[in-house]
Amino acid sequence: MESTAVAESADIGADSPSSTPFILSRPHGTVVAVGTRAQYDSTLAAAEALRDGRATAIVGALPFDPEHPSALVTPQSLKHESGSWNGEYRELPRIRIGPAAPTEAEHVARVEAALRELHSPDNTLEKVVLARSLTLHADERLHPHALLARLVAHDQGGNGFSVALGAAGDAWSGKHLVGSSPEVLIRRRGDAVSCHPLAGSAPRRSDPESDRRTGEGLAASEKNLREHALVVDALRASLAPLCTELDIPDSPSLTRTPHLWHLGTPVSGRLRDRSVTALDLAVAVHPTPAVCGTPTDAARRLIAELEGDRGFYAGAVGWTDSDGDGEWMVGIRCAEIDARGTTIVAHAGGGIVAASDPHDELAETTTKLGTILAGLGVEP
Ligand SMILES: C=C(O[C@@H]1C=C(C(=O)O)C=C[C@H]1O)C(=O)O
Repeated sequence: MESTAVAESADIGADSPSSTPFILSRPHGTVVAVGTRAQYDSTLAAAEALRDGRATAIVGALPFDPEHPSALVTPQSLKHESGSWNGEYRELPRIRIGPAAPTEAEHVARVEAALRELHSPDNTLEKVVLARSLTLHADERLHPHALLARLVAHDQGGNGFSVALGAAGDAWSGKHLVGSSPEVLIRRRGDAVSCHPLAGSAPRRSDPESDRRTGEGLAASEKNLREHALVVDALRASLAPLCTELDIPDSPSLTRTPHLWHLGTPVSGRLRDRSVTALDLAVAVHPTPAVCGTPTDAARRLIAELEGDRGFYAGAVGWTDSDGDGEWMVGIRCAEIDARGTTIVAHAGGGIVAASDPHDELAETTTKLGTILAGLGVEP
C-alpha cells in the first residue's frame, strides 16, 4: 500500500484521537492535524506526493527501521497554534507497572555483549544505542490526549506529541505513539535548516548544588563527549551535501529536561535546493547515532539482533507543509498505547561506547523512563 484515500471515519467525535491524528506541541507553537485525507505507509511515496503537489501536507511518524512501514497521513487541515498545546488536563485511569522487556538483568547482559563487541580486536563498531521497554496496564481506557496534556504540562518546554499509527497497516490500527521528546531531528523554514542533536546524559538531582555539579560533570565527561561527537559527525556528513552553509559549534552545551541533563549541539544551515522538504531532510538524517549507533548499518544489525523490532520508538515524529517547511522530532521519551487504550509500552535507551558501564547504562534507561512514568502519574 502506498497511499490510500480515506473515507469519512465513523469515529467523528471532536475529541476522538482519530479525528486528530497528529499533535506536536513545542515551545514556539503547536501543530494540530485534523481529519485524514490520505494515508501512506511508504515514506518515499509520501515525500513524492508532497513534492509533486498531490499532498497538501504530511504528518505522522517514521519507524526506527526505515525499511518498515511508516504512519503518515495527509490531513484535511493543518492548524498552527501559538505556544505549547493547551489541551484539557483530565483524570487518568489507574495505571499499574507491568513487565520490563528485557528484564533489567538481561539489559545489563546485552550491554555487556555490546561491550565485548566494542572491545574485540577486529571490531568496527564505535557506538550502539540499546533500549528496553516497560509495559503498563490501565484499568480503563487511557485517552492519548490525556497523557499528552500531562506530558506537556510537566515539561518546561511544553514538548509533547500524539500520533495515530493506523496508517502503518492493520497491525497498528487504533494505536498511538505519545511522548515528550526534547530532541529536534530536523527543522526547515524556507532555506533555513536546523537541528539540535542530543547525546550524553546524566540524571537531574533534587538538590540544586548537586544538580549543577552533575551537569558540569556531564559537560566534562570524555565518554559522553565522544558519544555526542559521533552524532554531530554523522549529521555533518548527512547535511553537508544538502546545505550551502553549515554552522556547527565545536563543543556541545548542556540542555535539561525535568529528568535529565544532556549534551546538545545547535546546528544550523542554508538549504542548497529549496525543493528538498523537511520530510526529505528527516529521511536523509534518520536514524542518527543518537538512537542507532556508528557505523549505522553495523549498529542497526546489532540492535535488530539483540532487541528485535523497535516499531516507532526511536523513529521520528513530525510534519511538513505544502511549502516544504516543517519540524521532525526524534521519537523518544514516548510510549505506544494499544487500540483499547489499556496497554501502554514505554521505551528508553542509551548510547553504549567502549567506556560505558553496564549498570550505569541500566540506570540511565530507568531515568529516561521517568518522563513517561511521570506523565502517567506512576512512581518508578
Ligand atoms: C535513546 C534515547 O535517548 C537518546 C540517547 C541519549 C544518550 O545516549 O545519552 C541522549 C538523548 C537521546 O538522543 C531515549 O531516550 O530512549
